[in-house]
Amino acid sequence: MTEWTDPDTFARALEDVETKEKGNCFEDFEEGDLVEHDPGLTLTEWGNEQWMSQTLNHDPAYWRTDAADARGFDEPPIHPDYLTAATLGITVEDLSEKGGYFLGRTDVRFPGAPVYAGTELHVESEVVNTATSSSRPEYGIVSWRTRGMDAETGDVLCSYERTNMIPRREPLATDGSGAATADGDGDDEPDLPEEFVAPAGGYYEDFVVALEEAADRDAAVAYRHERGRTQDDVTVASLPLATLNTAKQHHNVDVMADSPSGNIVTYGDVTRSTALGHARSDERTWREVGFDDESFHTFVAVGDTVYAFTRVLEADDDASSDGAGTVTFEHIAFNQHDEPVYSGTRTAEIRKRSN
Ligand SMILES: CC(C)(COP(=O)(O)OP(=O)(O)OC[C@H]1O[C@@H](n2cnc3c(N)ncnc32)[C@H](O)[C@@H]1OP(=O)(O)O)[C@@H](O)C(=O)NCCC(=O)NCCSC(=O)C[C@H](O)C(=O)O
Repeated sequence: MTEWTDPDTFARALEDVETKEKGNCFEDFEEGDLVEHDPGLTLTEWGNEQWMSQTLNHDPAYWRTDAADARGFDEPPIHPDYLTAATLGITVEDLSEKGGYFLGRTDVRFPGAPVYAGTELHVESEVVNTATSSSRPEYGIVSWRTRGMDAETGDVLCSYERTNMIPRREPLATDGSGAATADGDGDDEPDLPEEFVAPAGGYYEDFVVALEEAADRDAAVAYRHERGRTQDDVTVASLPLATLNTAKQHHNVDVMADSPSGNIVTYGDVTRSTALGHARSDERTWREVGFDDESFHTFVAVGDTVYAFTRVLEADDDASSDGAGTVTFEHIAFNQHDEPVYSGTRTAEIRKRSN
Protein backbone atom coordinates (compact mmCIF):
# COMPACT_ATOMS: atom_id res chain seq x y z
CA MET A 1 0.00 0.00 0.00
CA THR A 2 1.30 3.50 -0.80
CA GLU A 3 2.53 5.43 2.23
CA TRP A 4 1.42 8.85 0.96
CA THR A 5 2.96 10.69 3.89
CA ASP A 6 6.37 9.06 3.60
CA PRO A 7 8.53 12.14 2.81
CA ASP A 8 10.21 10.64 -0.30
CA THR A 9 6.97 9.27 -1.67
CA PHE A 10 5.16 12.51 -1.01
CA ALA A 11 7.91 14.64 -2.57
CA ARG A 12 7.73 12.48 -5.70
CA ALA A 13 3.93 12.70 -5.78
CA LEU A 14 4.12 16.48 -5.54
CA GLU A 15 6.49 16.55 -8.51
CA ASP A 16 4.23 14.40 -10.67
CA VAL A 17 0.75 15.74 -9.96
CA GLU A 18 -0.88 18.60 -11.81
CA THR A 19 -1.26 21.90 -9.98
CA LYS A 20 -4.71 23.45 -10.26
CA GLU A 21 -3.58 26.91 -11.25
CA LYS A 22 -5.07 30.20 -10.18
CA GLY A 23 -5.16 33.40 -12.15
CA ASN A 24 -4.55 34.32 -15.77
CA CYS A 25 -1.40 34.73 -17.85
CA PHE A 26 -0.68 37.50 -20.35
CA GLU A 27 -1.94 35.31 -23.23
CA ASP A 28 -5.39 35.07 -21.61
CA PHE A 29 -6.10 38.79 -22.03
CA GLU A 30 -7.41 40.29 -25.26
CA GLU A 31 -8.25 43.93 -25.83
CA GLY A 32 -12.00 44.44 -25.45
CA ASP A 33 -12.55 41.47 -23.08
CA LEU A 34 -14.98 42.32 -20.28
CA VAL A 35 -14.40 40.56 -16.95
CA GLU A 36 -17.13 40.47 -14.30
CA HIS A 37 -15.42 39.86 -10.98
CA ASP A 38 -17.32 37.28 -8.98
CA PRO A 39 -16.25 38.24 -5.48
CA GLY A 40 -18.10 41.13 -3.98
CA LEU A 41 -17.30 43.01 -0.84
CA THR A 42 -19.54 44.79 1.60
CA LEU A 43 -17.80 48.01 2.54
CA THR A 44 -17.90 47.88 6.31
CA GLU A 45 -17.08 50.34 9.04
CA TRP A 46 -14.57 47.82 10.38
CA GLY A 47 -12.78 47.41 7.04
CA ASN A 48 -12.73 51.17 6.57
CA GLU A 49 -11.34 51.86 10.05
CA GLN A 50 -8.79 49.05 9.82
CA TRP A 51 -7.48 50.46 6.52
CA MET A 52 -7.44 54.07 7.70
CA SER A 53 -5.85 53.36 11.07
CA GLN A 54 -3.04 51.22 9.66
CA THR A 55 -2.24 53.69 6.87
CA LEU A 56 -2.35 56.71 9.23
CA ASN A 57 -5.36 58.34 7.59
CA HIS A 58 -6.87 60.01 10.61
CA ASP A 59 -9.16 62.65 9.09
CA PRO A 60 -11.92 62.92 11.76
CA ALA A 61 -14.71 63.23 9.16
CA TYR A 62 -14.18 59.52 8.45
CA TRP A 63 -14.27 58.58 12.15
CA ARG A 64 -16.74 60.81 14.02
CA THR A 65 -20.33 61.76 13.24
CA ASP A 66 -19.98 65.40 14.36
CA ALA A 67 -16.93 65.90 12.16
CA ALA A 68 -18.70 64.09 9.27
CA ASP A 69 -21.72 66.35 9.69
CA ALA A 70 -19.53 69.47 9.63
CA ARG A 71 -18.12 68.32 6.28
CA GLY A 72 -21.57 67.74 4.73
CA PHE A 73 -21.66 63.93 5.07
CA ASP A 74 -24.69 62.06 6.51
CA GLU A 75 -22.35 59.88 8.59
CA PRO A 76 -18.62 58.99 8.47
CA PRO A 77 -18.21 57.79 4.87
CA ILE A 78 -16.01 55.10 3.36
CA HIS A 79 -12.58 56.63 2.72
CA PRO A 80 -11.71 56.97 -1.00
CA ASP A 81 -8.39 55.12 -0.44
CA TYR A 82 -10.17 52.11 1.05
CA LEU A 83 -12.79 52.23 -1.70
CA THR A 84 -10.02 52.30 -4.33
CA ALA A 85 -8.09 49.45 -2.69
CA ALA A 86 -11.24 47.35 -2.25
CA THR A 87 -12.27 47.91 -5.88
CA LEU A 88 -8.81 46.76 -7.01
CA GLY A 89 -8.58 43.92 -4.46
CA ILE A 90 -11.68 42.20 -5.84
CA THR A 91 -10.16 42.17 -9.35
CA VAL A 92 -6.88 40.50 -8.43
CA GLU A 93 -8.06 36.88 -8.65
CA ASP A 94 -9.02 37.41 -12.31
CA LEU A 95 -6.43 39.96 -13.40
CA SER A 96 -3.15 39.81 -11.51
CA GLU A 97 -3.06 36.82 -9.15
CA LYS A 98 -0.53 35.12 -11.44
CA GLY A 99 2.08 37.42 -9.99
CA GLY A 100 1.93 40.59 -12.01
CA TYR A 101 3.62 43.64 -10.61
CA PHE A 102 1.35 46.66 -10.24
CA LEU A 103 3.12 49.27 -12.37
CA GLY A 104 0.72 52.17 -12.38
CA ARG A 105 -2.77 53.60 -12.46
CA THR A 106 -4.46 56.76 -13.71
CA ASP A 107 -7.85 58.49 -13.94
CA VAL A 108 -8.95 57.39 -10.44
CA ARG A 109 -12.35 59.00 -9.92
CA PHE A 110 -15.25 58.75 -7.46
CA PRO A 111 -18.40 59.71 -9.35
CA GLY A 112 -20.72 58.30 -6.67
CA ALA A 113 -19.15 59.91 -3.58
CA PRO A 114 -19.92 59.88 -0.71
CA VAL A 115 -20.17 56.14 -0.11
CA TYR A 116 -21.38 54.76 3.23
CA ALA A 117 -20.74 51.55 5.20
CA GLY A 118 -23.07 48.74 4.18
CA THR A 119 -22.68 49.39 0.43
CA GLU A 120 -22.13 46.17 -1.52
CA LEU A 121 -19.49 46.51 -4.19
CA HIS A 122 -19.74 44.85 -7.62
CA VAL A 123 -16.69 45.23 -9.86
CA GLU A 124 -16.01 44.76 -13.59
CA SER A 125 -12.96 45.37 -15.77
CA GLU A 126 -12.32 45.76 -19.48
CA VAL A 127 -8.98 44.95 -21.08
CA VAL A 128 -7.93 48.20 -22.78
CA ASN A 129 -4.39 47.38 -23.85
CA THR A 130 -1.96 44.47 -24.09
CA ALA A 131 1.70 45.04 -24.96
CA THR A 132 4.98 43.22 -25.14
CA SER A 133 7.59 44.15 -22.55
CA SER A 134 10.79 44.89 -24.44
CA SER A 135 12.93 44.61 -21.32
CA ARG A 136 11.34 41.52 -19.71
CA PRO A 137 10.46 38.76 -22.23
CA GLU A 138 8.88 36.59 -19.53
CA TYR A 139 6.19 39.26 -18.97
CA GLY A 140 3.64 41.22 -20.96
CA ILE A 141 2.04 44.52 -19.95
CA VAL A 142 -1.75 44.69 -19.59
CA SER A 143 -3.99 47.69 -18.84
CA TRP A 144 -7.58 47.42 -17.67
CA ARG A 145 -10.35 49.97 -17.10
CA THR A 146 -12.07 48.97 -13.84
CA ARG A 147 -15.40 50.13 -12.42
CA GLY A 148 -16.54 49.51 -8.84
CA MET A 149 -20.31 49.83 -8.62
CA ASP A 150 -23.00 49.86 -5.97
CA ALA A 151 -24.38 46.32 -6.49
CA GLU A 152 -27.91 47.50 -5.72
CA THR A 153 -28.16 50.63 -7.88
CA GLY A 154 -25.44 50.05 -10.46
CA ASP A 155 -24.01 53.53 -9.72
CA VAL A 156 -20.28 53.75 -10.40
CA LEU A 157 -18.51 54.56 -7.12
CA CYS A 158 -14.86 54.28 -8.19
CA SER A 159 -13.21 53.88 -11.58
CA TYR A 160 -9.65 53.89 -12.85
CA GLU A 161 -7.25 52.50 -15.44
CA ARG A 162 -4.50 50.24 -14.10
CA THR A 163 -1.40 48.67 -15.67
CA ASN A 164 0.41 45.52 -14.51
CA MET A 165 3.23 43.34 -15.73
CA ILE A 166 1.70 39.88 -16.19
CA PRO A 167 3.71 36.64 -16.53
CA ARG A 168 3.57 34.99 -19.95
CA ARG A 169 2.79 31.32 -20.18
CA GLU A 170 5.73 31.06 -22.61
CA PRO A 171 8.53 33.66 -22.47
CA LEU A 172 8.89 35.61 -25.69
CA ALA A 173 11.86 34.56 -27.85
CA THR A 174 14.23 37.55 -28.20
CA ASP A 175 17.53 38.25 -29.86
CA GLY A 176 18.58 40.16 -26.76
CA SER A 177 18.23 43.51 -28.49
CA GLY A 178 15.37 44.48 -26.20
CA ALA A 179 17.50 44.22 -23.11
CA ALA A 180 17.00 46.98 -20.62
CA THR A 181 19.00 50.10 -21.33
CA ALA A 182 20.80 51.80 -18.53
CA ASP A 183 18.48 54.05 -16.61
CA GLY A 184 20.01 57.46 -15.85
CA ASP A 185 23.75 57.05 -15.46
CA GLY A 186 24.01 59.48 -12.56
CA ASP A 187 26.46 61.65 -14.48
CA ASP A 188 24.01 64.50 -14.81
CA GLU A 189 23.65 67.12 -12.11
CA PRO A 190 20.12 66.98 -10.67
CA ASP A 191 17.91 69.50 -12.39
CA LEU A 192 16.33 71.04 -9.29
CA PRO A 193 15.01 74.53 -8.59
CA GLU A 194 17.22 76.79 -6.53
CA GLU A 195 14.70 77.23 -3.70
CA PHE A 196 11.98 75.24 -1.99
CA VAL A 197 8.97 76.93 -0.45
CA ALA A 198 6.80 75.22 2.17
CA PRO A 199 3.24 76.38 2.87
CA ALA A 200 2.82 77.93 6.32
CA GLY A 201 -0.26 75.82 7.10
CA GLY A 202 -2.64 73.31 5.61
CA TYR A 203 -5.49 75.56 4.43
CA TYR A 204 -6.19 76.39 0.78
CA GLU A 205 -4.88 79.94 1.23
CA ASP A 206 -1.55 78.60 2.52
CA PHE A 207 -1.03 76.69 -0.73
CA VAL A 208 -2.02 79.74 -2.80
CA VAL A 209 0.41 82.00 -0.91
CA ALA A 210 3.23 79.46 -1.27
CA LEU A 211 2.59 79.10 -5.01
CA GLU A 212 2.61 82.91 -5.38
CA GLU A 213 5.86 83.11 -3.45
CA ALA A 214 7.46 80.54 -5.74
CA ALA A 215 6.09 82.07 -8.97
CA ASP A 216 8.50 83.97 -11.21
CA ARG A 217 11.47 82.55 -9.29
CA ASP A 218 13.52 79.45 -9.68
CA ALA A 219 11.52 77.84 -6.85
CA ALA A 220 9.11 74.97 -6.19
CA VAL A 221 6.53 74.47 -3.46
CA ALA A 222 7.81 71.18 -2.10
CA TYR A 223 8.28 69.67 1.36
CA ARG A 224 8.55 66.34 3.16
CA HIS A 225 6.26 64.96 5.85
CA GLU A 226 7.74 63.82 9.12
CA ARG A 227 5.79 60.62 9.71
CA GLY A 228 7.01 57.25 8.50
CA ARG A 229 5.30 53.84 8.66
CA THR A 230 7.43 50.71 8.86
CA GLN A 231 5.84 47.83 7.01
CA ASP A 232 4.77 44.85 9.11
CA ASP A 233 2.57 41.78 8.77
CA VAL A 234 -0.57 43.87 9.07
CA THR A 235 0.23 46.30 6.27
CA VAL A 236 1.90 43.75 3.99
CA ALA A 237 -0.34 40.68 4.40
CA SER A 238 -3.50 41.58 6.34
CA LEU A 239 -4.68 44.76 4.60
CA PRO A 240 -4.64 43.32 1.06
CA LEU A 241 -6.34 40.11 2.18
CA ALA A 242 -9.02 42.23 3.87
CA THR A 243 -9.85 43.60 0.40
CA LEU A 244 -9.89 40.05 -1.09
CA ASN A 245 -6.61 40.79 -2.88
CA THR A 246 -5.20 37.30 -3.52
CA ALA A 247 -1.89 38.38 -5.07
CA LYS A 248 0.77 36.01 -3.76
CA GLN A 249 3.20 38.93 -3.62
CA HIS A 250 1.60 39.95 -0.34
CA HIS A 251 1.18 36.71 1.61
CA ASN A 252 3.20 33.77 0.19
CA VAL A 253 6.79 34.01 1.44
CA ASP A 254 7.58 30.57 -0.02
CA VAL A 255 6.79 31.53 -3.63
CA MET A 256 8.14 35.06 -3.33
CA ALA A 257 11.57 33.80 -2.21
CA ASP A 258 12.29 33.12 -5.91
CA SER A 259 10.93 36.43 -7.19
CA PRO A 260 12.84 39.65 -8.01
CA SER A 261 11.96 41.06 -4.57
CA GLY A 262 12.94 37.79 -2.78
CA ASN A 263 10.18 38.42 -0.26
CA ILE A 264 6.54 39.37 0.10
CA VAL A 265 5.91 43.00 -0.78
CA THR A 266 3.47 45.71 0.22
CA TYR A 267 0.28 46.09 -1.87
CA GLY A 268 0.69 49.23 -3.99
CA ASP A 269 -2.52 50.65 -2.56
CA VAL A 270 -1.15 50.34 0.99
CA THR A 271 2.07 52.11 0.01
CA ARG A 272 0.25 54.98 -1.69
CA SER A 273 -2.46 55.30 0.95
CA THR A 274 0.20 55.49 3.67
CA ALA A 275 2.07 58.22 1.83
CA LEU A 276 -1.21 60.07 1.21
CA GLY A 277 -2.05 59.70 4.91
CA HIS A 278 1.24 61.42 5.79
CA ALA A 279 0.47 64.21 3.30
CA ARG A 280 -3.14 64.66 4.45
CA SER A 281 -1.94 65.00 8.06
CA ASP A 282 -0.37 68.31 6.95
CA GLU A 283 -3.42 69.74 5.17
CA ARG A 284 -7.11 70.49 5.78
CA THR A 285 -8.76 68.16 3.27
CA TRP A 286 -12.39 68.80 2.30
CA ARG A 287 -12.97 66.20 -0.47
CA GLU A 288 -10.81 63.90 -2.61
CA VAL A 289 -11.34 64.54 -6.33
CA GLY A 290 -9.06 62.10 -8.17
CA PHE A 291 -5.63 60.66 -8.90
CA ASP A 292 -3.58 60.42 -12.10
CA ASP A 293 -0.23 59.18 -13.37
CA GLU A 294 0.37 56.82 -10.44
CA SER A 295 3.56 54.71 -10.78
CA PHE A 296 5.20 52.15 -8.52
CA HIS A 297 8.95 52.43 -8.93
CA THR A 298 10.33 49.68 -6.73
CA PHE A 299 9.25 47.15 -4.13
CA VAL A 300 8.38 47.88 -0.51
CA ALA A 301 8.80 44.94 1.91
CA VAL A 302 8.37 44.09 5.60
CA GLY A 303 10.85 46.27 7.53
CA ASP A 304 10.88 49.08 4.95
CA THR A 305 9.59 52.46 6.09
CA VAL A 306 7.25 54.51 3.89
CA TYR A 307 7.74 58.30 4.03
CA ALA A 308 6.19 61.01 1.86
CA PHE A 309 7.23 64.09 -0.09
CA THR A 310 4.78 66.58 -1.63
CA ARG A 311 5.05 69.07 -4.47
CA VAL A 312 2.20 71.56 -4.90
CA LEU A 313 1.44 72.00 -8.60
CA GLU A 314 -1.53 74.36 -8.80
CA ALA A 315 -4.45 75.87 -6.92
CA ASP A 316 -7.87 76.88 -8.21
CA ASP A 317 -10.53 78.80 -6.32
CA ASP A 318 -13.32 76.62 -7.77
CA ALA A 319 -14.60 73.69 -5.72
CA SER A 320 -17.84 71.89 -4.88
CA SER A 321 -18.20 74.11 -1.78
CA ASP A 322 -17.57 77.84 -1.26
CA GLY A 323 -15.60 76.82 1.80
CA ALA A 324 -12.90 75.05 -0.22
CA GLY A 325 -10.54 75.47 -3.16
CA THR A 326 -8.99 72.82 -5.40
CA VAL A 327 -5.29 71.94 -5.16
CA THR A 328 -3.28 69.58 -7.35
CA PHE A 329 -0.32 67.86 -5.70
CA GLU A 330 2.37 65.45 -6.75
CA HIS A 331 3.03 62.98 -3.95
CA ILE A 332 6.15 60.82 -3.88
CA ALA A 333 6.41 57.95 -1.39
CA PHE A 334 9.99 57.03 -0.53
CA ASN A 335 11.76 54.46 1.62
CA GLN A 336 14.41 54.63 4.36
CA HIS A 337 17.11 54.83 1.66
CA ASP A 338 15.37 57.92 0.17
CA GLU A 339 14.41 55.91 -2.94
CA PRO A 340 11.06 56.80 -4.56
CA VAL A 341 8.68 53.84 -4.38
CA TYR A 342 5.47 55.51 -5.61
CA SER A 343 4.55 58.75 -7.35
CA GLY A 344 1.29 60.21 -8.57
CA THR A 345 -0.72 63.38 -8.90
CA ARG A 346 -3.70 64.00 -6.66
CA THR A 347 -6.43 66.60 -6.90
CA ALA A 348 -8.23 67.42 -3.67
CA GLU A 349 -10.49 70.13 -2.35
CA ILE A 350 -8.84 71.87 0.59
CA ARG A 351 -10.70 73.90 3.20
CA LYS A 352 -10.44 77.68 3.17
CA ARG A 353 -9.33 79.34 6.39
CA SER A 354 -12.20 81.78 6.40
CA ASN A 355 -14.83 79.02 6.71
C1 LIG B 1 8.31 45.62 -11.88
C2 LIG B 1 9.73 46.17 -11.85
C3 LIG B 1 10.65 45.18 -11.13
C4 LIG B 1 10.18 46.30 -13.26
O1 LIG B 1 11.41 46.96 -13.26
P1 LIG B 1 12.27 47.15 -14.58
O2 LIG B 1 12.47 45.86 -15.25
O3 LIG B 1 13.46 47.95 -14.19
O4 LIG B 1 11.40 47.94 -15.58
P2 LIG B 1 10.58 49.29 -15.55
O5 LIG B 1 10.14 49.69 -14.19
O6 LIG B 1 11.34 50.30 -16.34
O7 LIG B 1 9.29 48.90 -16.39
C5 LIG B 1 9.16 47.67 -17.05
C6 LIG B 1 8.25 47.87 -18.26
O8 LIG B 1 6.98 48.33 -17.78
C7 LIG B 1 6.67 49.57 -18.40
N1 LIG B 1 5.97 50.41 -17.41
C8 LIG B 1 6.46 50.79 -16.21
N2 LIG B 1 5.56 51.54 -15.55
C9 LIG B 1 4.48 51.62 -16.38
C10 LIG B 1 3.23 52.26 -16.30
N3 LIG B 1 2.90 52.98 -15.23
N4 LIG B 1 2.38 52.12 -17.33
C11 LIG B 1 2.69 51.39 -18.43
N5 LIG B 1 3.88 50.75 -18.57
C12 LIG B 1 4.75 50.89 -17.56
C13 LIG B 1 8.01 50.18 -18.82
O9 LIG B 1 7.82 51.06 -19.89
C14 LIG B 1 8.77 48.94 -19.22
O10 LIG B 1 8.40 48.55 -20.52
P3 LIG B 1 9.43 47.75 -21.44
O11 LIG B 1 10.64 48.62 -21.55
O12 LIG B 1 8.71 47.55 -22.74
O13 LIG B 1 9.73 46.43 -20.78
C15 LIG B 1 9.82 47.60 -11.17
O14 LIG B 1 9.10 48.51 -11.96
C16 LIG B 1 9.26 47.58 -9.79
O15 LIG B 1 9.83 47.01 -8.87
N6 LIG B 1 8.13 48.21 -9.62
C17 LIG B 1 7.41 48.22 -8.36
C18 LIG B 1 6.29 47.23 -8.46
C19 LIG B 1 5.54 47.20 -7.15
O16 LIG B 1 6.13 47.07 -6.10
N7 LIG B 1 4.20 47.33 -7.23
C20 LIG B 1 3.37 47.36 -6.06
C21 LIG B 1 3.37 46.04 -5.34
S1 LIG B 1 2.79 44.69 -6.32
C22 LIG B 1 1.06 44.86 -6.09
O17 LIG B 1 0.59 45.71 -5.40
C23 LIG B 1 0.23 43.85 -6.80
C24 LIG B 1 -1.26 44.13 -6.63
O18 LIG B 1 -1.78 43.38 -5.56
C25 LIG B 1 -1.92 43.68 -7.92
O19 LIG B 1 -2.39 42.56 -7.97
O20 LIG B 1 -1.90 44.48 -8.89
